[in-house]
Amino acid sequence: MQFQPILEDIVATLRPELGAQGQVADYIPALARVPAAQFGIALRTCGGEEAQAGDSATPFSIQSISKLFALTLGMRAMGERLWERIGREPSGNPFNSLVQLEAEQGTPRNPFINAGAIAVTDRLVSHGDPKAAMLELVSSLCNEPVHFDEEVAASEAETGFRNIALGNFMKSFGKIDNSVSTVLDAYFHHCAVRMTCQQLARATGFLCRDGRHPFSGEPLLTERQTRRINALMLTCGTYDAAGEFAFRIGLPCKSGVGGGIVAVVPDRLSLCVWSPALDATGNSLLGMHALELFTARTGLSIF
Ligand SMILES: NC(=O)CC[C@H](N)C(=O)O
Repeated sequence: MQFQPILEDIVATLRPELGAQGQVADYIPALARVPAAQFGIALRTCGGEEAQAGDSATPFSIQSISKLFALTLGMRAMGERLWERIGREPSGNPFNSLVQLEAEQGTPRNPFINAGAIAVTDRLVSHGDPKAAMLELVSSLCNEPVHFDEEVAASEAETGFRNIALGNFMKSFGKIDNSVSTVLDAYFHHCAVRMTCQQLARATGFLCRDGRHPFSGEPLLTERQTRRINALMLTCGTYDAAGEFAFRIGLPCKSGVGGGIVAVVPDRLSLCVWSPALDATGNSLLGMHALELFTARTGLSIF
C-alpha cells in the first residue's frame, strides 16, 4: 500500500478544519500558548517504510503518551509483579479523577490514567532512576536523542494539585512505597518529554513487532506482554473515550493532552497524529478525525 499519498490526502482534507474547534490544554501556560492550527501525521511500517505529512517534524509535549513507555519500563523491570497494585479495567472516568480510588482502596483502575501511571512510576523509583530510564528508552526507540521540556515539567509541578492529591491519596492507602514528591517529580518529567510525530511513530514500532526494537530487532518485551499493552491501549488508552475510539477507529491508541495520539496496527505499522486542540475528554479532536480517515481509507483495523 502507498501510504504517502494517503497521509497527504488526510492533511488536505483536514486543513479547512485546522484550529476551528476544540480547546488547547490550558492548565499550564507552556501548553496554553501552543498554536491550535497545527496538524501532523507520521507512520512507520514493520518493514521500515516511512511516510509523513503536515507538521510531522514539530516537537510537542507527549504528556500521557509517556504512560505507555513508563508501563513498558515497568513490565521490563518487574514482569507480572507490576500488576500487584494496578488494575486492568477501563475507568470510564476522566484521566485525573479521584473518585474511584477511594472506593477501590488506592488501587488505580489501569496504568493509563494518572493514578495508574503515578503508581507505575513509584515502582520504577524503587528499581532505579525513572527519568534517566525514560529518556534512554525513548531515545533508543526512535534512534535520536530525546529531552524533557523543563519548563513544562516545572509548571506541571507548580500546578499539579490534583496529581499531588492522587499521589498522597494512594500513599495513605499504603500503595506508594517512595516519597510522593520523588515519584511526582519523575511523573511530571515523563509528561514533559518532547517528541515529534515522526519520532513517536518510530518509537512505538515495538508494539507492532511483537515487542522487538524497531531498529535493532532485539526483544524489548515478550510477544505476550506486547499484546497486553495493545489490549490496554484499546480499552483504556483514551480514557473515557476508549469505547468511542474502538467504535470509530478500531485500533489500540494512546493519547495525551499535548494533542498527540499514537496508534498501532499489529504486524503492520505504528503511527502518530498530532493536533493541539482537544475535545472534552482530553483527546485531540483532529487527531481522532485523522485516525478515522486513515482506517477508512486503508481498511486497517484490528476487527
Ligand atoms: N491526559 C494527559 O495527558 C494528562 C497529563 C497531565 N500532565 C496530567 O498529569 O494531568
